[in-house]
Amino acid sequence: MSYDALLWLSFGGPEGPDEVMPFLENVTRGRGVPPERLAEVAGHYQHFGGVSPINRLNREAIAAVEKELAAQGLDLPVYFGNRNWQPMAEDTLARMAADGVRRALVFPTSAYGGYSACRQYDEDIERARAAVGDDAPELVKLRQFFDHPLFVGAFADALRAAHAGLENARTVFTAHSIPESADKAAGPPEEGGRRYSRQIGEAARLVAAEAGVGEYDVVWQSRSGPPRIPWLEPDIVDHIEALHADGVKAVVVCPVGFVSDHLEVVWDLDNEAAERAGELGMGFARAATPNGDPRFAELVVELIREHIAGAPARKLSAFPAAGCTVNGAPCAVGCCEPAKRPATGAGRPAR
Ligand SMILES: CC1=C(CCC(=O)O)c2cc3nc(cc4[nH]c(cc5[nH]c(cc1n2)c(C)c5CCC(=O)O)c(CCC(=O)O)c4C)C(CCC(=O)O)=C3C
Ligand SMILES: [Fe+2]
Repeated sequence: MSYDALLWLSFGGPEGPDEVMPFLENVTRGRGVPPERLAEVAGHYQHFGGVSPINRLNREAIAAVEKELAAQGLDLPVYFGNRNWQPMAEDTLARMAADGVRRALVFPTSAYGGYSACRQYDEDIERARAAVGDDAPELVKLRQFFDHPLFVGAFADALRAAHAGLENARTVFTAHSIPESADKAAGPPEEGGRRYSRQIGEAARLVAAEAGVGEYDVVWQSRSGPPRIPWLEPDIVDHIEALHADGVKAVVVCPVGFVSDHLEVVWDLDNEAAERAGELGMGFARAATPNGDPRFAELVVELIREHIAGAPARKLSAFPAAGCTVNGAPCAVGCCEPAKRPATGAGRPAR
């Protein structure tokens, strides 16, 4: 099996003040996110001039991957497309088709399973192919990589570096919170769900072990959605307060659930969590995400090589290697089912 290209598939983010609201409308369409929450999040983006760092970080990572592909003698042009903002995956795929691409690999910028982290990227692939029509290239998504030694190694070094300036700091891993119901539905049904939170827990364990950290906690951040719906808890800020009450003097936060220092990392951690820790007189440091680490480009190219060779997955956990599917098919029947939406505005209209 040979491939003509790599599609770098990400979340997308605004690049100017006028793009914030239309971007947020794309993200939350049909998802029951209350308007107050939307207004609050819009404020986070406007605080940074309406520019999310995520597109720049993706472009930097793509440049590094292009270099690594060339260094390894792989001729695979890289295209960039997003779920929620320009360059939209549909437009990129149309360009790929026009360039003569027939089969492409897809690298999703999320390491984990679950609806938001895995299955929704399958839906993006399906939607983009449907928009392009008969000429749409075949798209094969690469597997989940939360337990890959290069991913774990990059986080472990970042965690060690963050600890360097702080005495006796408690390690706290964070990931994006998701609704309890989405976590229960994460993974193939026969596995009993919770694949997202269990994979986060496993990645945290692996990173802590490699960094030589004994005690640590796993908590959640960036909760959205109506307050009456339960999401994964505790929240990072509440947890910092609880640690303070227990006499902990400093925290090192490691955002193991993300691959880059995008807006939810720089706002919810570097701003909100850091500020609360400061008010409580606690030391605070945040470990970097792998996006800027040379191992991230190596990881992407290794996943490509592994897939092309049909080689066994290089991985550190006992979780099955999942997420690699063709043309947006789910990993397994019923795997990571999207949550049932309220009757009004259910589903996502085609864009
Ligand atoms: C698991 C997960 C990841 C990790 C996997 C991955 O990386 O893909 C992730 C990443 C990201 N989430 C991001 C931004 C947002 N997420 C939102 C809303 C939501 N996220 C959810 C989950 C996740 N999100 C969920 C269940 C919702 C509720 C609405 C829904 O069911 O879809 C909202 C709406 C406003 C709000 O916060 O309510 C925004 C703006 C950005 C871009 C940041 C930037 O611009 O730099 C990134 C990388
Ligand atoms: Fe999100």
